[in-house]
Amino acid sequence: MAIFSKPSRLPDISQAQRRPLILAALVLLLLRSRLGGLGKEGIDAVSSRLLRGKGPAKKLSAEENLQVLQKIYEKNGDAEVLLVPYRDRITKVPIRPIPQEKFANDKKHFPLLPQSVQKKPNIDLSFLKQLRALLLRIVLPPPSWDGKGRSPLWRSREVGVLTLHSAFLILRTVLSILVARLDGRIVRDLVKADGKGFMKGLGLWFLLAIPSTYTNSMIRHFQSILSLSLRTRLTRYVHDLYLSAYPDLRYYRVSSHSSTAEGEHETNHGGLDGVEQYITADVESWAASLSGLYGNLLKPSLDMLLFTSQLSRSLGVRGTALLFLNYYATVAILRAVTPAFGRLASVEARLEGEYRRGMGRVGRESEEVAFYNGGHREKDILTKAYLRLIKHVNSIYKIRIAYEWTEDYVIKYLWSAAGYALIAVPILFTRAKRSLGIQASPSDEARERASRDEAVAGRTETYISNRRLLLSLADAGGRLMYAYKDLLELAGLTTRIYTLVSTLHQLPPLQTPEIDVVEDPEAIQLKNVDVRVPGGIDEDGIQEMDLVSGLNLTIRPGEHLMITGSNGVGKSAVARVLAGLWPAFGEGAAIHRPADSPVNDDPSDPRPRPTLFVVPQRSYMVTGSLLENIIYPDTYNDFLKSGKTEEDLQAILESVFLGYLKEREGGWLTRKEWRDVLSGGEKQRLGLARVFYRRPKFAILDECTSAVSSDVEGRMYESAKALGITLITISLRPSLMKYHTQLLTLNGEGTGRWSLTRLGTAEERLSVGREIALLEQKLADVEKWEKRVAELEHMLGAESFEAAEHDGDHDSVSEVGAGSENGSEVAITESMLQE
Ligand SMILES: Nc1ncnc2c1ncn2[C@@H]1O[C@H](COP(=O)(O)OP(=O)(O)OP(=O)(O)O)[C@@H](O)[C@H]1O
Repeated sequence: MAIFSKPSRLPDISQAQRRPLILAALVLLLLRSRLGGLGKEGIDAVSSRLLRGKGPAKKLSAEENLQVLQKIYEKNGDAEVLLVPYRDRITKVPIRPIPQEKFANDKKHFPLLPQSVQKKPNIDLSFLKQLRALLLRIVLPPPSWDGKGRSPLWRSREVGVLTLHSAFLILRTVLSILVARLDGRIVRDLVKADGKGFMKGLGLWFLLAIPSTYTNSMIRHFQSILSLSLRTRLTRYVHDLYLSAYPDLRYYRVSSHSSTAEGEHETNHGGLDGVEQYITADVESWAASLSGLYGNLLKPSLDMLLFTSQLSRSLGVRGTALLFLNYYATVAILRAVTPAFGRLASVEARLEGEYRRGMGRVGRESEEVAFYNGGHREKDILTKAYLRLIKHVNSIYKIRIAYEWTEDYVIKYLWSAAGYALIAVPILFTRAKRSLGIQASPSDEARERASRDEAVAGRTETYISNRRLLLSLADAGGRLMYAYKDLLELAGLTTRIYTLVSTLHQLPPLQTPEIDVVEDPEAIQLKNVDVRVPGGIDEDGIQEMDLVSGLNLTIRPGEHLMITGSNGVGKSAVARVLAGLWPAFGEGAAIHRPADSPVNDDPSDPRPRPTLFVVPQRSYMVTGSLLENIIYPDTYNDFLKSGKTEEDLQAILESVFLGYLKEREGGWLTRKEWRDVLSGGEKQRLGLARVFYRRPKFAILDECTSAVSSDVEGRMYESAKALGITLITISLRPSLMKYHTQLLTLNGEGTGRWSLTRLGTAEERLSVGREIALLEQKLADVEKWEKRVAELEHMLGAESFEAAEHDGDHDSVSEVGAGSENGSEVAITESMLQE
């Protein structure tokens, strides 16, 4: 019984294949017209349309470029058009912020992963769910897609690119089969010594080469476009989610450490390390890996399918079954030797991030490091981070040796050998069968010879075509196996991206209950607020003590508050609660913050008046021009709309004693690395200039004048008060007390005690110079008094004379927190000063 069926003769290419060839040529022509030309321009046009939705922009002069750099955005309906300078041109990128409802809908599709899955990504159900969520919620659907068919998925640009990419991948496989057949036909004609047929075959060969090579480059091109497109979609989504406004402030809270318990997530902070690595490098790698993998999976799968179907025509049922057995054996062997590439890729990305972050830190803090001459120390730290990275990468390489060796052996040699065997058996078998056949009669000899020649030519054609198909099959198999490794790596990256998105989604908004009955709606009020580090736990996993306990505070407009206390006691922490960066803890804790006023007190300024503006302890300089640094966080467009002029800005700079800056730095539009260019005091004064520009109702000044001389500081305080800004100053400088009407003293030492002192009216208040002089004088008298007491004791012979050394009235203390003794301490100082 025949094991293999007789090889069937392949149909003549000129008849059977003419139609697909014409079809392929037509598809190409169609695509060519769709793409606006096959050359670079056509591709550029597609790229630019995909990336910016418009054609190439006109060239700009240096001056125009500078103007655009200032503007950043243009308004276009409800969408904003981002102006991106690129090679003396401005590309306009329409930005439609993702609606909040979409984020609210998406939240349930991104539940947090357990720590065990985050650490050991694999190709399993969880991976498929993560990939599905990322693809169907973020990167594939059109922005308006709601999953209910109102805006179908296929209308998205990414699905369009994917379709074109897939079309070229299919075309490529079809062309490969045609090439294999043509190859067989050319050799057949050669064996038959058919010169005409041979020349015709050669002509077809060159013709077929055109779509084949073009298809190859288009596959690569669409893969890159797809990768870029996926990256852009994901980046935009993550940007919108990450750089969220109050009450989310995800960029502020996502990195903070919160919990050590496995799988447990603190309600207010994310605990995601190295978030910049996730958003930049990981998103890019994920997009590249996914688009590459699509091609690497689809094409070899198609190849396998079509080549197998082609081969099965000549191999018969049993041959095909053996072919599948071969596939199965290969997969089983390779699965057994495949290391956990997913986990390895995820660890590599994390280590890469640590090294990059370290490098970034040295770049940012280079001056501080240089002052300490700390290069050698930084080198140790960075080298350690680098060595950890390359040790890991090296171990991957070592692990790969065994895997790749097995893979090469199985794919290249075993498959090829199996292929030869599969081809050889039917040929040998057919010949053997033929040799066993009945002898031909002498009269038929000529016909017999001719038919034998024909059979040899046919067998040669079958052999050459099948051999090519089998080699391509081996190649496709190899690619599929490589794709398995890529798939594992994609699983690692997917888990990282999913972790990023889910952590961002699951951060609950910062919310503190509003006070029920507010005495003064225009006042900031805190009721029973405990201030503590969110998620702060010590080594034993126990909640850390409150920095401040049960804080009750009312700051009315015009009642300037100063917050003081020793270092690390929690002054800035109170500011964070006031500004809403940290939640207010404690039983019955509630806060009232007045709403922004719709109108500004300056009639020429149409902007609403913000309630609160904070100048933080560390000066922050934004990338951009001098002007942008003063108006931060407003944009240049906001500035234009505000009706303010450059003269107004100059006046603001004068009021913070920086009037010389514009001249010195070469104009408002000068762009510099302001962090390095300005001195510490200048940066602090620029911070105050922002307060004057925005004119908030309340301004929290967190030790933001520590590097400014006292006289300048005083004048700036007076100017701020004159603008109707209520100051909340955090400072250790007693000299600032005179500008305030309330004093909040934090006592710390783990007790959470605080005291609030009314500093009295202007007449009652003493100047700080006098306060200090008085105190010093009184301290100097102490020795004198002691001597006098001793004299009196001696004179009267009295036993003990514990006279009340200090006895002050408590009128000045309006409210005292947990530690009443601290209240009396402040009161004593007051009474002594009044004496
Ligand atoms: N994000 C954080 N994570 C952990 N601990 C924090 C965090 N922020 C502040 N702390 C801790 O909370 C305490 C209070 O910090 P805060 O910045 O309020 O101090 P401060 O009173 O303003 O000090 P200084 O006068 O030195 O500025 C400190 O012990 C600090 O270490």
